[in-house]
Amino acid sequence: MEAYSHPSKNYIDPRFSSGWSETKSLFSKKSLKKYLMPSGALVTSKTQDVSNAPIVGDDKIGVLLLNLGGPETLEDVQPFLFNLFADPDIIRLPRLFRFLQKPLAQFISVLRAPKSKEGYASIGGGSPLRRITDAQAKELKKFLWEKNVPAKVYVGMRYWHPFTEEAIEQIKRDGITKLVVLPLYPQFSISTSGSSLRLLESIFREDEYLVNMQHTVIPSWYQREGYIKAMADLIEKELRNFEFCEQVMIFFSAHGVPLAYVEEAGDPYKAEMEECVDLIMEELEKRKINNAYTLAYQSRVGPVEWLKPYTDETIIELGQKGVKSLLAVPISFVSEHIETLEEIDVEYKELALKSGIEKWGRVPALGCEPTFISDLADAVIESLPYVGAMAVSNLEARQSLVPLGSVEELLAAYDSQRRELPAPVTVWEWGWTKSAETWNGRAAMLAVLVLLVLEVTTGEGFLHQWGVLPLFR
Ligand SMILES: C=CC1=C(C)c2cc3[nH]c(cc4nc(cc5[nH]c(cc1n2)c(C)c5CCC(=O)O)C(CCC(=O)O)=C4C)c(C)c3C=C
Ligand SMILES: [Fe+2]
Ligand SMILES: [Fe+2]
Repeated sequence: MEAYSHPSKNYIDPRFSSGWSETKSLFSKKSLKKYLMPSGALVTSKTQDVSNAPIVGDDKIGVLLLNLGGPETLEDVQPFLFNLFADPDIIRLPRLFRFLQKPLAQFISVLRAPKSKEGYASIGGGSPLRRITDAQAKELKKFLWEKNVPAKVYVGMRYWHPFTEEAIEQIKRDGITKLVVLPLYPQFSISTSGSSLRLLESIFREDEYLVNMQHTVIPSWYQREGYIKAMADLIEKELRNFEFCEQVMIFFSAHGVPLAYVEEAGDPYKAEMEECVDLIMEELEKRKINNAYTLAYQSRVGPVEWLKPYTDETIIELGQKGVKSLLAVPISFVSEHIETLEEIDVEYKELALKSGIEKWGRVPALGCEPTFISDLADAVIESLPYVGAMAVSNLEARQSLVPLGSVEELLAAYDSQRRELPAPVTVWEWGWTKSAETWNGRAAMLAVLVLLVLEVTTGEGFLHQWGVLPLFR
């Protein structure tokens, strides 16, 4: 497997950044302003007819927060799940069977809905994600204005309201001229930020206004000092609730992804997660906190292998080894959601207590912690598109947000080493050639439909074998 060369120390990954989406010729000398960048770099903008959006010089600054979205009521659960499973970055079908993506999503979402509904019912009848993300957007806006960047902040969810498309429409209506795209996931994964960016790319590609808007994407930000400090603050605070705080095992529980994402598709998620944990522990050590710690991956579904070690198995092992106090730290996500409120607080806590762990604690998600949001504001300011060596032509900008095309092409473009390979990478090819697809397409379609019917009636078949169906019960 080729290593994914994600330059995680950089805030702006040039592969995600358009720099400028306007040519220099669009700028009059008069509109050049010294502006924002700590380096004193010049920022220019095209004079526009401004209406209600904040203005810096001639610019209207926007920040687009990308997040997953969650069902707000129990009625929303099944259609929310449909949107999730219809995403090829979540359920990856062989190329030949892509036409089944939506029927399969419908099928799986209906199967999964009762279990999911139970979970959402137990946390108050819906996901708190929209409310918390809106509050984060409001706070971010406040910090940006305090730091003299009068920006508008938008929320674009991947699978539920307010959808990314709605946010983009508002951005256009507001006449935003500079946009910073900020996924609310600290670490990059194909299944989260990658999926949202791929959607955004397809929206940008189709739209003349957006092609001409300057934008920068911050692909991941787990390494930022403010985020690390904010996480360390929360851990330090929770540790104090234990009687013998130095004996507490700090248990980082990250959301899992299927192992193949990392090992075959080059997802940088695991590497970023491990580095993130190291950075938090280094920060704690500076504060003379030297507790034992471990990292495990939660929320695995189905028989396919996900990133290991698994949270549930690790909890049992720790209990067997005689660990008595555990502090769970959710680390993939900055809001409370079903997997913190239900999976960690109820299921894993119960498992821990059964496994011999006597004292249990959980660090809250960051939410609107001022150190954290203030740092996000700094990240935005540092990432604002500005004039400089990054100037690119409109043509280049069309390809710049995320690489265009299918998942394979996207991943191939993420991985520079893979692009250099002489032959196309076959990892996700599943052994079908283009001509075979053409010749066998109709026959295969028929066969698949027959198999699908058999699968449903017998409870066994190819979807179970791929680990697709049993996941969602
Ligand atoms: C089956 C594939 C899934 C992958 C891969 C996955 C990755 C992933 N997810 C999050 C964060 C969230 N996931 C949420 C909901 C959710 N995710 C999946 C499946 C996968 N996630 C399902 C089926 C659901 C629906 C809930 C359920 O039925 O269990 C949410 C929203 C939670 C809420 O409160 O609404 C979040 C957040 C991350 C960070 C991640 C990979 C890194
Ligand atoms: Fe998820
Ligand atoms: Fe999940």
